Amino acid sequence: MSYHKELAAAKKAASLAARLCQNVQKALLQSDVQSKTDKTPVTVADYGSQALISFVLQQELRAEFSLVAEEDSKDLRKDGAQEIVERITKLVNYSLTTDGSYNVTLSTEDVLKAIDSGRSEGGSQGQHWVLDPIDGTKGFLRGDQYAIALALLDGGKVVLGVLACPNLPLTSLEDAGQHSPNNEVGCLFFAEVGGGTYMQPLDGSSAVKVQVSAVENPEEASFFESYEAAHSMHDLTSLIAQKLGVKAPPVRIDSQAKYGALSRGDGAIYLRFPHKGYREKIWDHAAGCIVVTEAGGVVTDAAGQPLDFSKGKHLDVDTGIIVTNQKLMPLLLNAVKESLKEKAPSS
Ligand SMILES: Nc1ncnc2c1ncn2[C@@H]1O[C@H](COP(=O)(O)O)[C@@H](O)[C@H]1OP(=O)(O)O
Ligand SMILES: [Mg+2]
Ligand SMILES: [Mg+2]
Ligand SMILES: [Mg+2]
Repeated sequence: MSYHKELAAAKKAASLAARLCQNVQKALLQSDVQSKTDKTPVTVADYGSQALISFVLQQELRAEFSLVAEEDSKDLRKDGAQEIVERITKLVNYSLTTDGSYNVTLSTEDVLKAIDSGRSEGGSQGQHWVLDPIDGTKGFLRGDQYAIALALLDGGKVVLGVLACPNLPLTSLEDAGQHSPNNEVGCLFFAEVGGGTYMQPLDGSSAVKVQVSAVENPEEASFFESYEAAHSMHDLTSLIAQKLGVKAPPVRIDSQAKYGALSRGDGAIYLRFPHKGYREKIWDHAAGCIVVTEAGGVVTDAAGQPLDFSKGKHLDVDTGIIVTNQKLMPLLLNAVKESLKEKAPSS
């Protein structure tokens, strides 16, 4: 089965959302930051991106569809949120008008409804879209890396994924670093099951096929991890890297942009070990996972098991998530096992 139509719709939706996010990031005001009950910063761009993607998928696919997405309109329907809803609606309408494909103006209620169409629970039956409208909100607020991550599940498996990374340099991070002022930024990664992974500039010029790093010697490998120490245990990942023999210091960047960078070989390893009690969500890994696997990489939990996207919103992973190429995976799994044993509290 091919998913060409769905992939084209996903690329269009994510590219439009990326432009919306770029506009907001440029004009980021302190008043755009709200606090959700879980204290994650959420901005008008998170909501705007989700509304826009939901609307574009509906227009392009013209069929009932199920969407599992991070945000919902609960906080936006509270007293005092009217102003922010109007700002989001303006942003969405501005993006639609600038693009010109759809001759519509959405009302605030249309926007709230579009956000809430992301309330599906997912699962192992049928097709479900999976969306993180801004992954790496903290990076977004800092002006660093973030991603718009959209994937499609069919029968519980990821069959396509699109990752828009508006601040990622078009050339390797190894050459450019994250903040080179002369560097062009804005990458769109996309993958369809069995079709490989491609990257193109977000401005729409032509796509190139990408491959993960072929490095076999861990001493030559570099690794990615979260910028935020609150999201991944930097002491544990440093022990793993040391046991593996990695020489280079960690490259710390926000969001699933790490999966994108890894898929084109910027680094060879991604280690993610959240603190105890954190449950991973499918929208934080679905698109990144297929982007890396279709580029020849492997994504597993710390026990070497593939990620199971069929269980609803959450991913029940053993301890953490590790990503690398096929050659390095057995060595990495050993280093992870040894490090976890060493770090385990003795009873
Ligand atoms: N306490 C936490 N531990 C791990 N990940 C978290 C935590 N809180 C939020 N996240 C999510 O982890 C991802 C960020 O990871 P990274 O450190 O790789 O950038 C984001 O998806 C972020 O959600 P969000 O989408 O709201 O930004
Ligand atoms: Mg969030
Ligand atoms: Mg996220
Ligand atoms: Mg998010």
